[in-house]
Amino acid sequence: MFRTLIKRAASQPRFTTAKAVNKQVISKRFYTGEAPKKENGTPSVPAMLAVASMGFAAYYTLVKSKAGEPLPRHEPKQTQQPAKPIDEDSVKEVENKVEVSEAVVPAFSEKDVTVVFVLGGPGAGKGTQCENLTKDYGFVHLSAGDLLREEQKRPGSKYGELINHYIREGLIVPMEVTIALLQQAMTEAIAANKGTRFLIDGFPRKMDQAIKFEEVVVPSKMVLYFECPEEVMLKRLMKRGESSGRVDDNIESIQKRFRVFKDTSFPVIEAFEKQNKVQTVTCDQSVEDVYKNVKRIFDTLFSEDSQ
Ligand SMILES: Nc1ncnc2c1ncn2[C@@H]1O[C@H](COP(=O)(O)OP(=O)(O)OP(=O)(O)O)[C@@H](O)[C@H]1O
Ligand SMILES: O=c1ccn([C@@H]2O[C@H](COP(=O)(O)O)[C@@H](O)[C@H]2O)c(=O)[nH]1
Repeated sequence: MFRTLIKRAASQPRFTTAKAVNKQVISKRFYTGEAPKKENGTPSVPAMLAVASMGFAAYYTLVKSKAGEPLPRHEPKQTQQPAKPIDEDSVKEVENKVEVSEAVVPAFSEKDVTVVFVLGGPGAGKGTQCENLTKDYGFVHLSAGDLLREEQKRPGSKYGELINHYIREGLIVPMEVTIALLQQAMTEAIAANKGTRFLIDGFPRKMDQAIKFEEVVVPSKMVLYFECPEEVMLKRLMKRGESSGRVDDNIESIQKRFRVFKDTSFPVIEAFEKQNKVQTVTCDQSVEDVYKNVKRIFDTLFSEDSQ
């Protein structure tokens, strides 16, 4: 069944936001995000339903696995039932509420918890820059890809095979799995007093993930977008593939990841751009030079005075 979801290898695009169009002088090629094209390989409706139900089951199980842990909840203004362990019915209730657009209370308040989404193409340098930011600004770095890889390797994980397949094919794992892993990691970090400011690296990669995360976990404060020419990213990933051991650092998987980024993930950045939430940094420079630009943004937005 998974084979029906495999998409074809992409041509070699470059991605940019509206704000970054001014930087064409240094650009070799650029894209504005187009609506994703329908392909012959488009999954069938039964396949999509099967994946959606797998995703729901994954979310339920992962949420259930942490039900015993304390979950910091944002107290809503209106009267609310006291927090109770999540069971299947309450998860379904939340799903139904989302469907009919009723108010859903996020797990955390944006007053208490700061989330910065760190986005950019594969190999743009997101992880590298997040490590720097963690040291200098006390953010907790959560890479969605790392969390998925850990879950994939976890002995006894029900989702190991599923995650491995999606990663190898450069496809996006059903959002319920990823959101549950992120929420769990945030909850654990807060409980361990690691901090309440999070860099969520490599997520959201799809519009429905962005909407769902902000509804059920916490609204984001800003998006840090690492803009990078595709040929630069390709070179970096091929080099990283010499030692990373990652199943997707090979030319076939990289091409698929580029395609998914262009068709599915880049429109998410454009949507956040419309909300004036995106700060763009050009990555085709040394790690140090990229970081200088990142620091300028963080010094303005996250210095002690601006808290
Ligand atoms: N500015 C840079 N100049 C040269 N090499 C870089 C730069 N930034 C990162 N790299 C290298 O490129 C590779 C990819 O970087 P990194 O893992 O940070 O990217 P990423 O965006 O997190 O990738 P992915 O989304 O695939 O996880 C790494 O080997 C890293 O050391
Ligand atoms: O939100 C996410 C994040 C990642 N994935 C899958 O993981 C790989 C690798 O991600 P990196 O950010 O490059 O580490 C990605 O290609 C997806 O297959 C995901 O499904 N959802």
